[in-house]
Amino acid sequence: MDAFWLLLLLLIPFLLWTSSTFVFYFKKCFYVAWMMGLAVLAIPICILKSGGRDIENMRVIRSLVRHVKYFLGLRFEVSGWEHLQTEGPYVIISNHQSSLDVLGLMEILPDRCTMIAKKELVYAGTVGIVCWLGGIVFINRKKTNDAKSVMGDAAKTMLKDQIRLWVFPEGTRNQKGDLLPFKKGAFHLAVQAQAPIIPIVFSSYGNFYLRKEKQFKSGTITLKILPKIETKGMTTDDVSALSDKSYQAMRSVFTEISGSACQSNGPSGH
Ligand SMILES: CCCCCC/C=C\CCCCCCCCCC(=O)SCCNC(=O)CCNC(=O)[C@H](O)C(C)(C)COP(=O)(O)OP(=O)(O)OC[C@H]1O[C@@H](n2cnc3c(N)ncnc32)[C@H](O)[C@@H]1OP(=O)(O)O
Ligand SMILES: CCCCCCCC/C=C\CCCCCCCC(=O)OC[C@@H](O)COP(=O)(O)O
Repeated sequence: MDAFWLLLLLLIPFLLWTSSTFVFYFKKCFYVAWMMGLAVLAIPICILKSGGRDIENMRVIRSLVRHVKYFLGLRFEVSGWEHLQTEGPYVIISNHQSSLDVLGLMEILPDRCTMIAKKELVYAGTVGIVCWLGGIVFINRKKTNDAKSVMGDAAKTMLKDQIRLWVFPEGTRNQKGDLLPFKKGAFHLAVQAQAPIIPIVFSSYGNFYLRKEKQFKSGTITLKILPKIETKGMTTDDVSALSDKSYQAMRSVFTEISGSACQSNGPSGH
């Protein structure tokens, strides 16, 4: 009888560990807690290094975040590195599936590059403080005119301070197995700064991260960096065509690198 209870006791953690729902919640909670903890570490380092909000803090954040993938059983396969070897300012656009995108973003983040994010992110505890210290540009998505004016200022800052900006042109997280239609802000930004656009595509997370089914398995994410799209000489009139061209290029690559995971994930953004 004693041996039975002992066996049962040993079996419980094993069963918990192998239960995919448990793994799903455990990995998610771990991710949030670990990032919050890393942010506690990052805050004083950033302040001591740069004295406050500074894009150079992204180097600190990048080096602190890069190991997190190992804990979650994720691997990245990156191609097209050569397309990031571009001098001066540019606008990176990529698809946005989940907060896990931060891991891929930090895997390839070039120097002097920060992001455009929704303003709510600044309230995300220690992570929010780190985002502010890293120079992230916050926009209010509910107030288009405010967002446009913030992005107009960002175009000037890009040129003045020689920085790069990473924008998620879908404007929200999306895991529907396809790209959402693009918002126009990223393209106005690039045209206003007369800076090239570098599209980057993350393959679908649908083969390892299924929110509805509560599954978070190990997996490999393909990141494909596409050739830059020049905007020199373009005006506001060219924005729609530029957006369409970028969308078509990214969508076909998304389908190509996602394989069967593409379209297999139900309509649940996270
Ligand atoms: C070490 C510790 C660990 C710490 C943890 C990690 C810490 C840090 C890591 C960093 C992590 C950062 C990750 C950040 C992720 C955050 C991602 C997000 O928040 S996604 C959501 C926010 N982003 C966006 O919304 C960007 C894309 N959106 C847009 O660009 C939109 O266009 C807009 C918000 C500017 C406007 O929205 P909306 O009105 O809905 O959109 P449109 O239909 O596109 O535009 C309406 C018309 O306005 C014209 N327009 C748009 N922009 C401009 C402009 N800049 N100038 C002039 N005109 C503009 C547009 O053309 C439309 O007019 P039309 O006549 O129809 O063409
Ligand atoms: C005290 C408040 C606590 C808030 C807890 C949030 C903590 C998040 C912790 C760890 C994750 C680290 C990565 C943070 C970056 C997440 C960026 C992100 O994915 O934002 C969502 C935004 O793109 C789109 O949002 P919507 O789906 O349009 O809405």
